[in-house]
Amino acid sequence: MDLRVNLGKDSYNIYIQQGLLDHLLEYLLPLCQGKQIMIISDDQVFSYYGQKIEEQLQSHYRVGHVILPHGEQSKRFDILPEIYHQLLSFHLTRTDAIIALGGGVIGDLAGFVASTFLRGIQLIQIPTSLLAQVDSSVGGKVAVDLPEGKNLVGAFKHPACVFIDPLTLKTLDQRYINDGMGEVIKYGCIFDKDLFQKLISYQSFEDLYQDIDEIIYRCVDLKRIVVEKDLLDFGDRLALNFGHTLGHAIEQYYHYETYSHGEAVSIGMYQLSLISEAKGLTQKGTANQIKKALDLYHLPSASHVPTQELKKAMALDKKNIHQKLNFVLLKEIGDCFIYPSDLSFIDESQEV
Ligand SMILES: NC(=O)c1ccc[n+]([C@@H]2O[C@H](COP(=O)([O-])OP(=O)(O)OC[C@H]3O[C@@H](n4cnc5c(N)ncnc54)[C@H](O)[C@@H]3O)[C@@H](O)[C@H]2O)c1
Ligand SMILES: O=C(O)C(=O)C[C@@H](O)[C@H](O)[C@H](O)COP(=O)(O)O
Ligand SMILES: [Zn+2]
Repeated sequence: MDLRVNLGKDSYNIYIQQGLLDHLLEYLLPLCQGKQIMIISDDQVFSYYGQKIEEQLQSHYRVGHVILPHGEQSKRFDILPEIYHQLLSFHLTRTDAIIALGGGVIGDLAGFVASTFLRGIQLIQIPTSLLAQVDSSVGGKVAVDLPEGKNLVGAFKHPACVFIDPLTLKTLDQRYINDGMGEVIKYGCIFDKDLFQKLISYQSFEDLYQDIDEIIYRCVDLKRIVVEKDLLDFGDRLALNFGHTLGHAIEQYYHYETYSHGEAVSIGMYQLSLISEAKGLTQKGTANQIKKALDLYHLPSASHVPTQELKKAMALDKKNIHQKLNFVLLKEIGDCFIYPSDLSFIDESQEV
């Protein structure tokens, strides 16, 4: 199953295929015309897939790797100099390429490195977590976190290609399957009621796996459509941030250690929908439907943080323009809208 993201000279293909990692070279050779490739990965992912990929590439390229500790702590701004240092020691040049091999943390971080190193070098995304396959590897947002907030330093860097091999999900921990389902549920909530209904109809994870290629394809295609319309995130694309205003603030509040991204977004989607239902902006019963889906995938719906503790981080949200935060709300499942409001939209006496 292939898709093409149409962005003029920045257009790229997305390949979704079980077993794709076993024959990457045939796709890479016409794309990567330089002599060297640097793989950026984390220790866990590299231990599963690093050797397989390096061995293929070594027949045509000089190959190096930068391996980081797994987890969100590696997506830190202050980790960057050490990575640039390793790229320079390897003598990576502007005609070479970086491969981001891993989950969303590696995709965002390696993408940011590729957008800045020598003013930008070619980037290939090989997402290995469900979250990265359904969301983060596509659309070109790359970033690192600051102590003050998530993704506050970043860029738009389009990959030359995205290679999605759903077989990699076989080695992914159940917690991160659930985490990725947080973003899948998001796509159902904002754009696709049928997808949402399907997600709550699965009787087991085995059933879900039967359809996983199709689910990945659907999410990526929905993302492609909004990214093509509103690449720079001032209009339709804002919808992809449903649940993220609260979610990012919760991640930051816990120093990026307690909740994974998909878990924090899950809390954000449910809590925000409760608030907007109470204000009559969202059809009654919507938050309950979201909770049903979250429960099914063992995702949290509350973090018990007082909202006043979250407001500092929320004020730094990138959707905040002239003191108006563009909240993404649901009319009902499958239908969303942007609601400009200041932070008083969220009552200070509340916990989320
Ligand atoms: N750029 C975007 O559009 C976008 C979209 C959504 C999320 N994100 C970002 O993505 C990040 C979260 O990504 P994530 O949930 O993938 O986290 P992650 O990259 O930390 O991966 C989760 C865990 O799974 C492990 N892992 C990944 N693939 C594996 C595999 N195939 N087998 C075994 N282990 C594997 C990793 O080592 C890690 O421990 C957050 O920083 C979030 O902000 C970005
Ligand atoms: O691609 C987008 O646009 C998204 O909003 C996708 C989100 O799932 C993702 O978490 C993104 O990184 C959030 O973007 P940010 O602009 O709020 O940092
Ligand atoms: Zn997200």
